[in-house]
Amino acid sequence: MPTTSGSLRKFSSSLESQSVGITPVVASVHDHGSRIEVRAKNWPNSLHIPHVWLRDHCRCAQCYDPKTFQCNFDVATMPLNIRPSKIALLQDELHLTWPDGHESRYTLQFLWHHSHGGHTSHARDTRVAWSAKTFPPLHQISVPESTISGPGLRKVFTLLEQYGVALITEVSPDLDSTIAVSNHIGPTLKTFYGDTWVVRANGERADAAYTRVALGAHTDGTYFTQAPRVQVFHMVEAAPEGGETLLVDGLRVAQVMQTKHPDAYDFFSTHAIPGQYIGDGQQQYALLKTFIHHPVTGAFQQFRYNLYDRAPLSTLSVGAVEQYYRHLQTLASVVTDQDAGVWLKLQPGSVLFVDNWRVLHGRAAFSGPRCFLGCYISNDDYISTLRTVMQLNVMK
Ligand SMILES: C[N+](C)(C)CCCC[C@H](N)C(=O)O
Ligand SMILES: O=C(O)CCC(=O)C(=O)O
Repeated sequence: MPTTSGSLRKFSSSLESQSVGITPVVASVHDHGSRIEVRAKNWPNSLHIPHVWLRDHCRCAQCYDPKTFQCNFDVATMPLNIRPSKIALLQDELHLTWPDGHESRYTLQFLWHHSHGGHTSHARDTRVAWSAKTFPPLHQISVPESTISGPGLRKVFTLLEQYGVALITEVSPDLDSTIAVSNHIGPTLKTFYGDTWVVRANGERADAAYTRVALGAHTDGTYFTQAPRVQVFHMVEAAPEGGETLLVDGLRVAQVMQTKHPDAYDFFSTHAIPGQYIGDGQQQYALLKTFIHHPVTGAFQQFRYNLYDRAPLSTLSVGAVEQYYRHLQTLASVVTDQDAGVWLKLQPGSVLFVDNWRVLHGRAAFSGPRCFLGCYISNDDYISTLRTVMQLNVMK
């Protein structure tokens, strides 16, 4: 029989925990039969952790390969009624002994980050919604390229997380420099456009971006099952007249929709809308919702909005089609609201990074020559670098 069976045994110790910042704290463990409860004075809530979770998450070198961080423990045949035979809390570590003698240790920081009640990594959200009035002025979002490999890169990620835009300055106006600066954020994403592009008003592609017309605020790649996460704009030849860049915060659009037009928000959160790209030998098509939410927290995660790249609306019921046009006009009015959009005239030397899951972009019509270079970065690569740079790599 486990020594803790049925009883409420309490272990206390003084400990330091980096994750929650206040020291020293008192922690305690209670066994509740199939799970244990861990409390630390500076945690906002205690953690209830099933014994099966604890056995599976043993981080000893036998259960979890320290080189590959892959699981070697045979979870498929683990006894579902497994219980530790010994429980101890030593310093900031929980020590468990299992009936077969196997020993497991977990730091409180690990438990806080990775068991259900803590899940701070899911809940981390530093986003600040902005409007034309509150958009961080450009001098605040500029980061000289010379500092990019140092603290500058943290600044770039902080800005991308908070506002969905960052501007890196002092970059040479050529493609190699565009790639070099983008690679700090992630490898370029290869699509049918290639790894990178040079965009002029030359009709080179079956897309209005390659003309001189104005483009309303949109997100790119609504015809891909996963839209590119970051879009990089490097203006190397600004138009003599016009061609300003329009930016609109999709997070703010989502917030306004949620509060002022909840029916429309709900519609676009529950109905998939098809996007397409036809031309250049492509038949790209994707069917996804306009507002996408985090699968665990339900927080707004992505806005997919492009009125140009809409495919025939063949996927909605007759009634939903009627609702769609009504709700779309509401949504469009929030996107084009005077208070929403910020206009920037990008100049050679500056590279603009836009979170394409959040911030919409567009441009004013222009005359004369204009050329910008660019690339995309995938969501996975962006998030991976973000975790590394911001030291969120607690997943080990
Ligand atoms: C970025 N790049 C110039 C290569 C393509 C522009 C694509 C714009 C397109 N309508 C879309 O939303 O994807
Ligand atoms: O020309 C521009 O500034 C933007 C074009 C555009 O929307 C795009 O490349 O995705």
